[in-house]
Amino acid sequence: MDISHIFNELNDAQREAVAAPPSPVLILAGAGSGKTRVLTSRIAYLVEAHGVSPLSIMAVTFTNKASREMRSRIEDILGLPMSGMWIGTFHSLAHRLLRQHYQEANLPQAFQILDSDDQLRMIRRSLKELALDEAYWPPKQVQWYINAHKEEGRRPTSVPPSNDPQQQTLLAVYTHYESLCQRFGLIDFSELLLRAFELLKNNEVLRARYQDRFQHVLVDEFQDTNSIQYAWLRLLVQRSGNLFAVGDDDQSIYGWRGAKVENILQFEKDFPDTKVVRLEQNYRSTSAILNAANAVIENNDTRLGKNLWTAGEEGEKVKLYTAYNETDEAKFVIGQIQAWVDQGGARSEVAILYRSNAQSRTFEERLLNAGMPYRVYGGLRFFERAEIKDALAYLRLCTRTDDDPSFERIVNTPTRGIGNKTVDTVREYARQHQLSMWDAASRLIGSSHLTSRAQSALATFVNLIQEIRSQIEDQDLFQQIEIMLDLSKLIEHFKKEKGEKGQARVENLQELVTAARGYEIDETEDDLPPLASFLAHAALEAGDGQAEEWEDCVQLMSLHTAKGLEFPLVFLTGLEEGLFPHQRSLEEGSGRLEEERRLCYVGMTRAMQQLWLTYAESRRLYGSEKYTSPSRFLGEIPDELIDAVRPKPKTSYSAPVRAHSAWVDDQSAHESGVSVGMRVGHPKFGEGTVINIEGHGEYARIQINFAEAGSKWLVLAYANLTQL
Ligand SMILES: Nc1ncnc2c1ncn2[C@@H]1O[C@H](COP(=O)(O)OP(=O)(O)OP(=O)(O)O)[C@@H](O)[C@H]1O
Ligand SMILES: [Mg+2]
Repeated sequence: MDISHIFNELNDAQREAVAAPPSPVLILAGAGSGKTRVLTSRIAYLVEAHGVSPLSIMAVTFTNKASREMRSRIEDILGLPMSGMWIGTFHSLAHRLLRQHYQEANLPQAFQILDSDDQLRMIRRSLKELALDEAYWPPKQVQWYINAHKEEGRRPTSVPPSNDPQQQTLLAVYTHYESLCQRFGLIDFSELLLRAFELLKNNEVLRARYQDRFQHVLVDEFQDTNSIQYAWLRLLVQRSGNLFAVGDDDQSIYGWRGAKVENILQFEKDFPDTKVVRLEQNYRSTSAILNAANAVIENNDTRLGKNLWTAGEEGEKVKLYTAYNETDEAKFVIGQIQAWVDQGGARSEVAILYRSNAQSRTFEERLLNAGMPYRVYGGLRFFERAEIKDALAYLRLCTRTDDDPSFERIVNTPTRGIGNKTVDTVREYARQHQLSMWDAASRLIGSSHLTSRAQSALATFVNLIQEIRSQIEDQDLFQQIEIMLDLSKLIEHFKKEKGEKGQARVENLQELVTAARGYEIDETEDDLPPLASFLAHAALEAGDGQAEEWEDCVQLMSLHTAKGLEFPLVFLTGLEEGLFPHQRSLEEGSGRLEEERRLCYVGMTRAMQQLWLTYAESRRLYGSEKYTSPSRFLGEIPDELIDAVRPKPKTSYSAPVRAHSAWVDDQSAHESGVSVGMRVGHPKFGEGTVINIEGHGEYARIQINFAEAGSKWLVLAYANLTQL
């Protein structure tokens, strides 16, 4: 078979990777070097050249958007529909597995997914039931605690025991939360991954079946996998060994969410016969952009190190605009976009990137004023909007009456005279009798626990849900949604809301019907009833942009969302100390700061032809106005690489003072041979003394006081130290 069309568009190193014989393959390469292209071509190659069935391939992408793009690219290359192939995010693939094996996973068939908001609600409820005060036990911190354990694969029973009363309480909340979720068939995002992992780990038959089935597992953005994701991949490829991973340590930006860049180093240990391929040619950016990005990332100490060059043109210098404030910044950016469009550029070629979602508002206002269409990725996405969640809660309660979070959400929306007190009574009754709130409500109607007014209001609600259930039976999906919107009077309710907001909500609800129509036609992959399948899709899709029809819009998104994407014209905005790098990272020490720098590198390397950096001398954000100082990242770009519209501001910042950790891990000192007080030499920083060690083994972080370069934190595995 002629496969030249696959190879024509690849360079030698890329070809080598694409055509590697079946074995573990690790592609380690910088931004824009064609990693994603290689991964896609590899799939096409396996199918065409080796006759591998698309059904025995699994590909993991980082966002749903990326997985749709990959699917269509593969379909283009092969000219075949690839619907049976498992391409998706870790979450969507885990979900698919759990749907198919819900019994083995000990879940009810119509289990529901809790998004982050719903999860917080369940945590609040757990705290309440354990009589813990939210003021002392902030739900967000509890959420962080629970998710962090799940990401490490730890159930409450496997959390190491502690004498610390605080830890004991947190563990008790985790235990309680878990039992509530299990009782009601609810699973949060981390649970999806953990349960899918446990399913394969504990069930030998299923494990063997999937190990046989997936002869090839490919994963993009490998640097951002967490422990449980990596463990899951390892299980899947235990027999075949054919794990094909592509990644870039310089783009690891989810450490705060448990991702482990160390997985890259671990890979070669877990798979000793790994073929490692490095790609060094960047095809995305001009050399001006690439040089500036390289200058920034060079300031990180914890790097595997790699070369990146481009044969592309020099291009225009990176440009810098120093704005007076955030409005001026937005005005300037929109002016530049207008000029781009006037010269024949498309709006969709332009991206405005920011560190915090809250920054998008000012840009949005200006874009609206200028009548320029735009789309915001991230932030409050379609399926996360309040009115959409209300509608989905109706549908969820109709499919599963013991979905308590949905019950609570809509029991009095639109208002029907059910006050907090009544809801408290229902919740309490449910807790005492181990019932769902729905069952509790049904029993409380006609009992003396509630006033007769409350009883009749509850009865109205219960009857309404039953009415919707009976009417939507055997209807098409979009009709089910229309019927629900009609009977629940949700549209009527939001119509009463004044102004544009109410109007927008009504439009969004109508859009839900449209989404359902599209869904029926496109997605017929799983065996679920369409409504249940649609609800799962809604929960998973909330994570990133929607598959709306293409329109020529300016793209607005956070730096995290921009990963893997590219745009001819990029504005990297808000380059101010405390905003970017983010304040938290300045307080938490060098590891977090390096992650911010990687984020800056990710942002800069999204640009193909032109990169604008902007900085505002004063900024109003989160309700207060502040005078700012320019981001240190600006200072890291040599002057000769920058073309400043106004003179480049001086970056003067003092390096954060780091508290010495009192906890010195003697064991790690022992394992690695490095100990506090030892004199060492470093190829770049010269001679110094080890003054602190954190962590274990070769991934330990060590602080060294260098005679010339001052104090630095380094990761042992990369530091290349010699003992003096
Ligand atoms: N051999 C090649 N010839 C021409 N263009 C290429 C080649 N390889 C990749 N490209 C193009 O370079 C750009 C970057 O490729 P790709 O997105 O695959 O890089 P990446 O390494 O995945 O980047 P990132 O690290 O940002 O995810 C794309 O536009 C791609 O089509
Ligand atoms: Mg990529």
